[in-house]
Amino acid sequence: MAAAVSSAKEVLPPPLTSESEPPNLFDGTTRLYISYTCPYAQRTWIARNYKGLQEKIKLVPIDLQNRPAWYKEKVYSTNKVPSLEHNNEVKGESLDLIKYIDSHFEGPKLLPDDPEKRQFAEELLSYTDTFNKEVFTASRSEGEVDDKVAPEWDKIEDALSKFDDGPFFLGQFSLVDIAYAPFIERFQLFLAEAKNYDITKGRPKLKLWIEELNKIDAYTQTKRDPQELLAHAKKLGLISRI
Ligand SMILES: N[C@@H](CCC(=O)N[C@@H](CS)C(=O)NCC(=O)O)C(=O)O
Repeated sequence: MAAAVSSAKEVLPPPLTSESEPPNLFDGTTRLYISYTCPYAQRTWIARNYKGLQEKIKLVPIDLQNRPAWYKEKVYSTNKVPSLEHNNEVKGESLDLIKYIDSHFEGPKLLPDDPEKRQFAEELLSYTDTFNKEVFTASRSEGEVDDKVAPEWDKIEDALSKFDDGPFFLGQFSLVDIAYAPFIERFQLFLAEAKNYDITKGRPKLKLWIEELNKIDAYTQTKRDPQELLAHAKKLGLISRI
């Protein structure tokens, strides 16, 4: 299943700030409100790119440190990103949004029909929040993390071993990879930098998954400079050095 995306690099608009005027809301344009450094928003951005919807879904980046007041007042009252303005409604929650983008727009399907794979997809999607919480907590804790994070990464390695018709969680690239990618990208970086922990060591499936993911243009276009992500995480207190 090839991604309907050209490899040309999309020119990204500058983030909107408290000084910026709102777009012409509810004018029929479909808008995806994101922050370039938010992993939840990155999920929706990857799904939009993979389905080749760059023209149909306009990216509207928000500067979360200096947010425009109209975002909470007129767009999305929870004041979080991502949110999607579509058909005169605004919806949020990244896991709901990636499913919504997959089922309401054209482009390659991001969930297989096979019921066994669908059920596994649901299990893995429900597990993402727990996984993220466990690994974030360990990254933030003092000292070595091996015994704290190894079981979590072993679960990922096991999950990647379930289907052998491709290197991704369900074999072929799907919503599950999209849900995990932004977080695994960050955890790999944070754990290596702060805890000297290599998540791929002794985990060949995970190593291959990362390699294959990095061949997908829809994903690589959403990646930020690792130094920017590290600086952002340090500012938010998300990592603590050994
Ligand atoms: N559960 C939400 C989480 C979204 C979220 O926490 N986004 C953060 C940025 S990464 C945010 O908007 N924070 C702003 C705030 O909490 O005020 C989702 O999956 O979409």
